[in-house]
Amino acid sequence: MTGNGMGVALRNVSCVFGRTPAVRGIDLEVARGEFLALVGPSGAGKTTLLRIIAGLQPGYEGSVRIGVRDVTRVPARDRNIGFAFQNYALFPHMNVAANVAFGLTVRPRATRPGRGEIRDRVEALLQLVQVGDLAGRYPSQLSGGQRQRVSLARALATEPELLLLDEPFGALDPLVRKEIRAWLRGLHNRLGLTSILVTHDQEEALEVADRIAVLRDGRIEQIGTPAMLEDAPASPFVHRFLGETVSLPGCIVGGAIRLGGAWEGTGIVPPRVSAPDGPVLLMARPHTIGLLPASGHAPAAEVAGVSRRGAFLRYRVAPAGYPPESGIEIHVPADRPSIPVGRACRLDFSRAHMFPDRATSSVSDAPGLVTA
Ligand SMILES: Nc1ncnc2c1ncn2[C@@H]1O[C@H](COP(=O)(O)OP(=O)(O)OP(=O)(O)O)[C@@H](O)[C@H]1O
Repeated sequence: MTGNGMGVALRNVSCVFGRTPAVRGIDLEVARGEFLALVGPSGAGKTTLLRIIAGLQPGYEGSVRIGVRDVTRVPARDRNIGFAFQNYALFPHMNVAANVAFGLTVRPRATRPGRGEIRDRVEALLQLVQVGDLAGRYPSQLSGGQRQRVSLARALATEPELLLLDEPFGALDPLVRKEIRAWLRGLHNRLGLTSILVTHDQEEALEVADRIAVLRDGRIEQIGTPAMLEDAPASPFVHRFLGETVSLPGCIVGGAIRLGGAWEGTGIVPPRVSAPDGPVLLMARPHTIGLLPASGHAPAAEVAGVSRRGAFLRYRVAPAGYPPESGIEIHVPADRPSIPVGRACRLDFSRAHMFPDRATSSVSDAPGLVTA
């Protein structure tokens, strides 16, 4: 975590729509200066949670603090939050400068800055988001990336303590998106903001956030730094959600792992992590599995196909003792000696993760296992 003190604290926050619980008893603390990403499948409750923090969601339970203030009963306009939501479009009939000035011009007279001050602040903000020369244009005359920058300038105009972003780059093409998110992270650092970003893009979350909260069915399944989530995913769900996943059912017997027809120490280099005896699910990324020549050991798999993709060779591998459709993909740097199709091999799972396989009640039920 970065920064000092509390940015946002949620206590036992829940929200139910009719019979649908969208958010269930969430506790969450975001430090001041921290950049948090909220990820999760569609319907997991990300937007609802963000709307609760923003004060835009009526009828929730629990409490919300922003900084030192309990804002549970405070309306959105008094929460001192900036938000840029994908569907929170710019006002089409106002030019860029008027859009950015909007939040200031609608303030009650007592707290509204003078015209000159608003003009100066808008100019400085447009410089900050690098669209200083577009002040007189209308939204329809801007590119998608420029519109996003103007939306952010508008969100920042009231000097919020907290910036909430809901899929702000959803409509942008991948290259612009990559550029603008790096820029946003720089802006967050420079202005000392606390930011919460909802995104569907796991890569974006891993790249930009200090911590990531993975939501599932209205609850936080895991929260941690990108490295913690990569190195120690709490569940198969988190592993799958964060990237391409190779998954093989197996079992632990007497502390040793067996996958299909192959045992640890012969065809398999076992994971560094351990699990109690019983059915397990082994999970890895295609580039974290090692492919080794069988060299006289009982082979764990056979190479079924190989193709070149950029700097990697993509092997299609058929693990011994599994149905043919259980083939797995392994990515190996293309400068390594290649292994021909049909060759028996060992599999190095030392960087893999292992989870008790709750769907399989006993070792003999483990799918794909040949017990011979
Ligand atoms: N206004 C509403 N009325 C009824 N149900 C709602 C309402 N808003 C959200 N929901 C339901 O609450 C659940 C959570 O929705 P939410 O929009 O928070 O999910 P999300 O994670 O942001 O999804 P997405 O990634 O698709 O935007 C879903 O089941 C959704 O159908």
